[in-house]
Formats: sequence, C-alpha cells, structure tokens
Amino acid sequence: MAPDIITTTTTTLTKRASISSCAYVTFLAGDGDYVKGVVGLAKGLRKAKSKYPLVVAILPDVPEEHRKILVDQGCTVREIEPVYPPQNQTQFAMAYYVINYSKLRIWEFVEYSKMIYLDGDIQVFENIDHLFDMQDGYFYAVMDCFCEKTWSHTPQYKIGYCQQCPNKVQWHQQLGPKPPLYFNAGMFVYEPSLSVYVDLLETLKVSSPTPFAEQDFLNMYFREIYRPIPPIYNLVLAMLWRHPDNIQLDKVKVVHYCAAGSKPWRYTGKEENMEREDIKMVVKKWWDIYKDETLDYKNVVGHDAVEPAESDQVSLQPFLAALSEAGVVHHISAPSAA
Ligand SMILES: O=c1ccn([C@@H]2O[C@H](COP(=O)(O)OP(=O)(O)O[C@H]3O[C@H](CO)[C@H](O)[C@H](O)[C@H]3O)[C@@H](O)[C@H]2O)c(=O)[nH]1
Ligand SMILES: O[C@H]1[C@H](O)[C@@H](O)[C@H](O)[C@@H](O)[C@H]1O
Ligand SMILES: [Mn+2]
Repeated sequence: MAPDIITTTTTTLTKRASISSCAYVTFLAGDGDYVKGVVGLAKGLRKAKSKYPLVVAILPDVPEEHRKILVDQGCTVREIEPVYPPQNQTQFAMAYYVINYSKLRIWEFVEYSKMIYLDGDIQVFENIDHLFDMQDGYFYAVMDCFCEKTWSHTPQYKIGYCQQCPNKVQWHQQLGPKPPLYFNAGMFVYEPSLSVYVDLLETLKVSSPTPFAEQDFLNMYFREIYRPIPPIYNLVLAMLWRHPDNIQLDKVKVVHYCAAGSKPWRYTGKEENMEREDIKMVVKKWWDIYKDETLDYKNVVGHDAVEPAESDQVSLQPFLAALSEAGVVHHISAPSAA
C-alpha cells in the first residue's frame, strides 16, 4: 500500500512541476506598434485556454507605458540586453531584421524547461499546449516558403525552387548540394539551456550576418536536430497564394501575419494580395480577439478557466503518424540526439 501512495504522490508532483516549467515567449523591441501584436497574442492564448504563461522578452528601449500594458495583460515581462552581430558586418543583414539577433537571449530563460517562441505578429486561434509534449532533444518549427520577393537574393528564388513543392522545380545540382530544410523562425519549440545559450553567442561572434539575420543563424545552428511540424502551427500567409494545396485554412491553429501589408494593426488592404477574402477574414479574426474586452486579463483573473476545453486537447498521435508516413518525422520516438 505505502509504496503505491508514494508513487502516486510523486507522479502528481512531477506532472505539476512539468506544467509550471513550460511557457510561451515572445519578443518586443522599440516604442512602436508591435506592442499591439503582443497584447493580441496574450489575449489569443487566453481565448485558446492555454495553461501556460506568456513571457515577453523586451529590449531596454520598450517604454514604461508599454511594459505596464503588458503586465496588465498578465504577461511576465523580462528585460534582455540587445545582441548585435559582429561589428562592421551588419551591412550584410537586412537592417530591419538586425534587432532580431537579440532573440537569442531567450535560451537564457532556464527557469523554464521548454518554451514555445512566437513572434509578436502571430496569433494563436486554437490551443497548442500539446506541442510541449513533443520529445525533448529536438528543435521544432514550420518549414518556410521561398516564393516571396523577400527571398529574391537567394538561388532558390532565382530558379523558382521551393521546399513546399520540391518537385515542381527541381533543385539544380550545379548550384551545389540541395539546401537542408529551412524553417521560419517566427514560431519554434525549444529547450532553454545555459550551455546552448553561451555556445549560440560564441558561434554568432564567428559567423557573418546574413539577410534573414537570426533566422538564418538558427537554421544553421540547429540543422541537425530540426524537425518540421505541420504548417497549421505557423501559417506564413504567403502559403495561401503560393501553395494553396498545402493548406486547409479551417485546420490552421496559428497564423503569422508576416506577408507584406498583413500586420492587422497596420492593415489597409491596398498591398498586393491583401484584398483576398481569406486575408480579410484572418485579419478580422485577429481584431475580434484584440477588441474583445472579456479577454482582458483583469476580466478573467480569478476565474479558473485555465483547463483547455476537451475539444482542444488534441492528440499528437494522428499528425505524428501522418508525418512519419510522409517521411517527414523519422525520429520522433527515437532517443534524444542531444
Ligand atoms: O520594431 C520591431 C520589430 C520587430 N519586433 C519583434 O520582432 C519580431 C520579428 O519581426 P517581424 O515579425 O516583423 O518579422 P518577420 O515575421 O517578417 O520575420 C521573420 O524573419 C525574421 C528574421 O530576423 C525573424 O526571424 C522573425 O522571427 C521571422 O518571423 C516581431 O514579430 C516582434 O515580436 C518588435 O518588437 N519591434
Ligand atoms: O523571415 C521571412 C519573412 O517573414 C518574410 O516575410 C517571409 O517572406 C519569409 O518567408 C520569411 O522567411
Ligand atoms: Mn513575424
């Protein structure tokens, strides 16, 4: 009898410990309007009944007023120091993205054992807490698309090759070996670690900045342990017109408003593709959450509505099985490579 009681207690404690050591994390820089994105995200996670907190890693230039808005929305605000790529080389990175190297600081958040990073221009429409249950030792993210003009500097774009439909235009062997799978770094599942953190920063010192800044860097650094997850976990909006056959919009849980002109808080509908009905619909869905006062932290504190609805408790099994069948995830149940 006694050993059973001990076992039960230990299991309960272990479960609780693992719940409290997971969190979502986003990044905020400057005094501009990205704070709206983060507020929207905090409310979206609440609407999806996520069990885990949202940590906001902020640069020192985020004004006091914006920090307060985030705290009032229930966010855990953590100031981080900026990270700059090696001096004199910054001209090789797109100026707009240089600031994103600072995202590497989130590996320092070791009070959490596992985190899901989400850009501030992302919205979570359905519960994705189950992603924390994926096997440790890997870096999980959604494969990017190479078809937009932002990719025009690359050989992929020049020959019309995209990993989303690798058979449409075959990779040209004259260009060298086929590039490894490349993820969009607006969303990823990772494990904070001080040794990885130190190594990331050391490696950065001897790396050249590249156009997609930390996104290229993370792709290079984690290429051996990268495992793709389905596009429903980070819908890069250009997929809707570049690869419509790969997307079932009604299944999408996470939308990334990264296409030019698609940030909901700046949306005018005038830029290319922005007049599409599906775009108007996802922009409206973002606004519906942002404006919904019932989702403000002050209006939900005290209500213990943190358990995900049963319908949200999606089993990973079907999609892991499908992926494995498609040959995308081979190592999901293999021992950790780390
Ligand atoms: O002035 C800014 C600019 C950016 N951000 C933060 O940085 C994130 C990344 O910027 P964008 O979302 O505008 O960038 P994209 O989605 O177009 O870029 C993609 O490529 C980038 C390359 O640096 C990053 O990897 C980014 O995470 C990835 O989604 C934002 O979401 C936001 O969280 C700010 O807070 N303030
Ligand atoms: O980081 C970039 C950025 O988000 C672009 O807007 C998008 O076209 C790319 O696919 C992505 O890699
Ligand atoms: Mn983004």
